Amino acid sequence: MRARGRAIVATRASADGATTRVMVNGVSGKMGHATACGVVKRAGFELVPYALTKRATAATTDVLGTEVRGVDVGEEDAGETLERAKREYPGFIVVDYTQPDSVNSNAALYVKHGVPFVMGTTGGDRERMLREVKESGNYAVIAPQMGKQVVAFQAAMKLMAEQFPGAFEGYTLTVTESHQSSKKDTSGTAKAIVASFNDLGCGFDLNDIELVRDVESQTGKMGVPEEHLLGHAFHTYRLTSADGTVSFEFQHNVCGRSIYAEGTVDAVGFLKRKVDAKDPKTLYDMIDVLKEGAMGEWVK
Ligand SMILES: NC(=O)C1=CN([C@@H]2O[C@H](COP(=O)(O)OP(=O)(O)OC[C@H]3O[C@@H](n4cnc5c(N)ncnc54)[C@H](OP(=O)(O)O)[C@@H]3O)[C@@H](O)[C@H]2O)C=CC1
Ligand SMILES: O=C(O)C1=N[C@H](C(=O)O)C[C@H](O)C1
Repeated sequence: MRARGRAIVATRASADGATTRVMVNGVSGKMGHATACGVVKRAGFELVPYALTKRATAATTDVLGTEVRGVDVGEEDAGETLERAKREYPGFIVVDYTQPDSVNSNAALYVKHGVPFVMGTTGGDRERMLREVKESGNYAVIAPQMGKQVVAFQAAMKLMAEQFPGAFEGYTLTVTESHQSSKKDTSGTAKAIVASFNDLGCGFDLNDIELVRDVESQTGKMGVPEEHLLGHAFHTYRLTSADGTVSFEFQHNVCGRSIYAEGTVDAVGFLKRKVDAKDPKTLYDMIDVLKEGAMGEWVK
């Protein structure tokens, strides 16, 4: 089956002679859909009109007029789908926004079929995934946070920890993160930022991150607007000195999905350049994308 809008997308994409083709796995979900819309809007990018999904019920997803057919990973062989896309959309890059329980198997699948990928999905065994992908030499951007401004904050915390290790020794850290109630895991971003706070001397246990998933707390004390209950990320990191006389609070509150979708599309462009240049470094995170000056790519 061919997508309705494919001819239009292909015409526009081929105009500059540098098409970047993108398959968005999990396209029927919130992040997959937002990212696919970003791919369609980005000049020179072409959306592959089929993608891996989990439920056969998610047969097709409309992406700004392009229909993307869901290929049920349970019914059709996912590897065969990737091989077909390699023939029909040479050089395509995968974006994965599926679910934490698919992270490791999907990453292994992309490696097996030699497909470069941007992994936005959180959770799973991260260490194993990073090790396996690095050893394979498969090109990938893997990051629990694609929102570039949040990544800049994440990078600042990392730099602070590198420059001033132990600076917050004796301080008590509390971490609260609120997300839509469908979110299955603890925020991957919060975990990454806590790692820097621990390097600063906080000694915080990841199990002590307070997860807020109930609507009453979200609309009440967290102040999440009702229209964003189904897609938000409100994070607060609070540091208090041992005697209680000094405190610091870091907060990033995101409503909606666009900040992540924009960053993901930029990550795709970054990865395509790395693949085309046959860069010897193959595994990247979003801090690498930012460092390369990709902050403003989205608006180009
Ligand atoms: N890195 C970042 O910046 C961000 C990361 N995320 C992460 O992205 C992930 C997705 O979030 P969100 O979009 O809100 O979740 P959703 O539940 O809205 O979407 C997930 C989608 O993945 C599909 N899916 C599940 N398993 C598979 C599989 N094995 N293969 C293919 N498709 C599959 C689901 O299909 P079906 O409906 O058929 O089950 C669904 O369409 C989460 O891990 C979240 O934490 C979210 C925001 C930003
Ligand atoms: O599921 C989400 O929504 C988000 N997931 C990522 C995470 O786990 O940190 C990024 C952001 O918090 C939104």
